[in-house]
Amino acid sequence: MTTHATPAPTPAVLVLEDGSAWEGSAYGAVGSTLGEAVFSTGMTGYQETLTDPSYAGQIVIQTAPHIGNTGVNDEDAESRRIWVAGYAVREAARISSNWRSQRSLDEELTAQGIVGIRGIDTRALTRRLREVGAMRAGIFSGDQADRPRAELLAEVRDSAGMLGRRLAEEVSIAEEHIVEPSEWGWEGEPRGTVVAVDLGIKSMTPRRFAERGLRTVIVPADTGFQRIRELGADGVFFSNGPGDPETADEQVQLLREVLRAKIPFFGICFGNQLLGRALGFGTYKLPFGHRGINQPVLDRATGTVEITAQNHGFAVDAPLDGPVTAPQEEFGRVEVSHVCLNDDVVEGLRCLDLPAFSVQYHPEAAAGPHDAAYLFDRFIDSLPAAGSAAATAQKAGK
Ligand SMILES: NC(=O)CC[C@H](N)C(=O)O
Repeated sequence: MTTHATPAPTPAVLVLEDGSAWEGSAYGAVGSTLGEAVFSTGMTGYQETLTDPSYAGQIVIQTAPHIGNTGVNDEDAESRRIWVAGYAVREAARISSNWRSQRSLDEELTAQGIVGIRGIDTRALTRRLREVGAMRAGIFSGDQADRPRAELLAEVRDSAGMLGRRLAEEVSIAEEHIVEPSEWGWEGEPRGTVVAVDLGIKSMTPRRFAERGLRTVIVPADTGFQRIRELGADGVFFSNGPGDPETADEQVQLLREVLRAKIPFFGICFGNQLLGRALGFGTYKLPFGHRGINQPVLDRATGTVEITAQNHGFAVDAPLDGPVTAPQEEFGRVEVSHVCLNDDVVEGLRCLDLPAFSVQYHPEAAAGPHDAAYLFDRFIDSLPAAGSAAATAQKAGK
């Protein structure tokens, strides 16, 4: 157990674009930051949330009232850094107590320059976001908190909203990177290669492929179809990612080429929105989005309810009563495979004439329940090469 001396509180204020101001103390780095205020209802998994690239450009408000209790370690990060634009909590733990903890969350936020605020009424703030919808916000601490409120509000109102924001390229890797199945305990020959287009990928996703024997080549967001061919993709995956899916035109074109070539496709979250767009559907912004690890989703094929991890502010506009012919008719029929039980938002798409499907939620489950892990098996079953390799492995008695 590590105890940390309580620093004298430094004043901080969170200002919402509706003019409300929420006073608390600085948490993490001292300074100022701007972003879209969103709330997450995850009771655990703050380290995974902070390092999920899909949160780039957002100030995350945790509804769980105690944050930081188990500290931070070097194993649970979902990417190379913290991506949230800012962080707001009710009570920040003064003590990190966990056998895996290597440092406190406060120290980590400070080291990574993340401006946060603690000691605000996150319940009231969340209720306001639910009523008004996601809003632009700023956190100002130290000297910044002393500036006239009208000036802070003007800065918030001048900042960019999430609508029309293009962020995937900013979080994507610059160089290709391979994750081998042997890194995650797979003992046989790889069952195939999946090319994963990194729009903000979480590290648990290639691990889920690796655990099932798939080799993952993670490629930058601006990769072209020719390169995917060269890499010998048995399947293509589009990851989760930040920003407005309406801005990702190049990736939509790339996905259309993948679909035309009939390469098996699987998409998660942003990847689901891009499959929707490739098929000719629109996307739209939800009032305040779905973020947390306790969101109920119906699998319409089986009637099974899954409790899922989610983090999205946009959704696909596709008809629930399907199957229908895709607006891009060349791709044949498609159906909404999954829906959110809270509000009927589209949570999954399945092509009936192509080997392509996607979900709006997070089956990689980091953090979150593992109910939807079957989707990784479904993808692998759709790869012709993997199917035959699996049969060979079975014959060999593995
Ligand atoms: N996690 C994600 O992939 C989020 C997708 C998109 N940026 C949204 O907010 O809806």
